[in-house]
Amino acid sequence: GGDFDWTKNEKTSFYYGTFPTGFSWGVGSSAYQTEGAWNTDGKGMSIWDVFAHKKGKISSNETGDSSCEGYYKFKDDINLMKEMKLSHYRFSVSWPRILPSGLRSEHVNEKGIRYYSDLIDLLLDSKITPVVTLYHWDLPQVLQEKYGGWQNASMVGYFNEFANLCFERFGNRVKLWITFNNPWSISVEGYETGEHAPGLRTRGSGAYKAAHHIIKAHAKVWHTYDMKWRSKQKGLIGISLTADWGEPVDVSNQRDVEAAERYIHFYLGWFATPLFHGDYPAVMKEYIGRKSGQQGLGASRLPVFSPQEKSYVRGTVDFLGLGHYTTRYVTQKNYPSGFGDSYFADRDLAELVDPKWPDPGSEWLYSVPWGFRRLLNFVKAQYGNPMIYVTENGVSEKMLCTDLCDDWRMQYFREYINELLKAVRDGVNVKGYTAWSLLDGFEWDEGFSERFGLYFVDFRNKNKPRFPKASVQFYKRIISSNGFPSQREVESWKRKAVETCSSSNQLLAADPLIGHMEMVTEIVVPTVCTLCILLSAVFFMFLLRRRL
Ligand SMILES: CCCCCCCCCCCCC/C=C/[C@@H](O)[C@H](CO[C@@H]1O[C@H](CO)[C@@H](O)[C@H](O)[C@H]1O)NC(=O)CCCCCCCCCCCCCCCCC
Repeated sequence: GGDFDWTKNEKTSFYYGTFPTGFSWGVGSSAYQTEGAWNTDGKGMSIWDVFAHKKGKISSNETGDSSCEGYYKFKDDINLMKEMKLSHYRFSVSWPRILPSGLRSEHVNEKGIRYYSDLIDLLLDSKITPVVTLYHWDLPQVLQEKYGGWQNASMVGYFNEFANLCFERFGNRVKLWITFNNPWSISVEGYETGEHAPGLRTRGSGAYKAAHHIIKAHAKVWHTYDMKWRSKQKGLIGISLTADWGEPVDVSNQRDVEAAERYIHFYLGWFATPLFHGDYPAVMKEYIGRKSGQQGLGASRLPVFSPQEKSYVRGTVDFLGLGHYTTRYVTQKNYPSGFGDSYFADRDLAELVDPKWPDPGSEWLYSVPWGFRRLLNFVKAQYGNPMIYVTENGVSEKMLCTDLCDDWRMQYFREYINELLKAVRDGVNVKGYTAWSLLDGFEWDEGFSERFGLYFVDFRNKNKPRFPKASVQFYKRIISSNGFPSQREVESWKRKAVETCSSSNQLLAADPLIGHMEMVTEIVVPTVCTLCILLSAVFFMFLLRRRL
């Protein structure tokens, strides 16, 4: 971990203070999760359109076909952002919406281009900076069928063509570009566990291959921008890497410290180390190489960068986008070579959680604010204090939870953003923060069963109305104060936010469908959210059994 100090385990109290002037506050979304309009105006199919339509892949067999109807409602959504006084909005471009077959040479869908162009124009008119992700998981299906998607090196060139088209059409107005969102999930969930599109289970090798092509594709796009567009457009190109923090179970035990370091290198370092230092983390090369040998393979399952490739990928991040949600305790655990090929077994570690950590929504997401500051300081130490934008941070509740007074989210934001402030005071070079997400959306394999939005979306109503949760007011106050000015003020925020959410709750309850839902659950348990917690416990046990 560079000069990262593993023993400096600060879990200090709340810090009152503000962020540097000009700190950027935003919210995020992605195309497949919110746009809907899956087969409208000439859009081609993406791997998520096809995957979600296969029975048994998504919770309750839901799809993102209409989702929040963001394609039609972007003007309303920008009004919500204006009210929050946001400085930036992070969204993604659906590749098949503008290139239906994936290839520029075949057909450019001008209606798709127009949609993003209008969205960008309206954001700029509203003084909101667009932060554009080029790939948030929705590969054109044709490229999956013809070439095997990210398993195939040809994706590097196709992605570059798509990115180049985006620079050509939008680059006069967009100055912050993110090539890939969370390549860890693309690789591991798409090609190792198969829980995400394209749903492949090529254990122990497919994820490494996909990641290798993604890293090269990112670097190629960075070079394209650098050579062709930068001098005219003066923008920046980054990548958004999501990583949990890994804390040693016992910091005085060297094996635990090394296991935690491996956890982070197999998560963040897998992508960040090549892009900052030109090669995979030494520990990945060592562990995967050794295990591949023990499995009788002639070469490591981890691909190798040639010397030319190393210098080509090194230094290709103008800023690092960092997504962060949660933390694990980590300890050493040996997986015998007979266990079989597996990304998870390659790491030789076990993940643990503290049952006292709050866990309001998604099974994998525990609220552990201090891990955020430690991750940020690790990045500073390991990668030479790069410019960072936090591109995702947030928490969910279960679908059935219709309580708009989302105390758990206000608590999460209050504490995580405070840890971010402490990291900025530690000297970590963070320029902006993006709350995930603006709206409840399609949560990938979980369908609509988990809600990450600041705004509640009533998915049962075909107009998909949005209702503010209390956290909208709370986040708004953090933004207008640029942090946490004083104890007296901050302590009043939650109370004030809760005052407004009771009236939103009444509006929502007036919706006949939601009103009915609340009545039913209230007969069974005292409050809707108690049911949510019980359901999540049952679901968690089911998942654990399924995984064992
Ligand atoms: C041989 C040993 C086997 C060990 C197996 C361990 C398996 C662990 C699997 C851990 C999965 C963690 C997945 C987390 C992913 C997130 O980092 C990722 C973040 O991306 C962003 O997420 C937003 C919110 O979801 C999303 O809206 C946004 O678009 C996206 O950019 N999120 C995802 O990829 C979304 C899907 C996650 C679904 C994961 C379901 C796995 C459920 C397993 C839960 C059990 C874990 C309990 C931990 C207990 C540890 C002791």
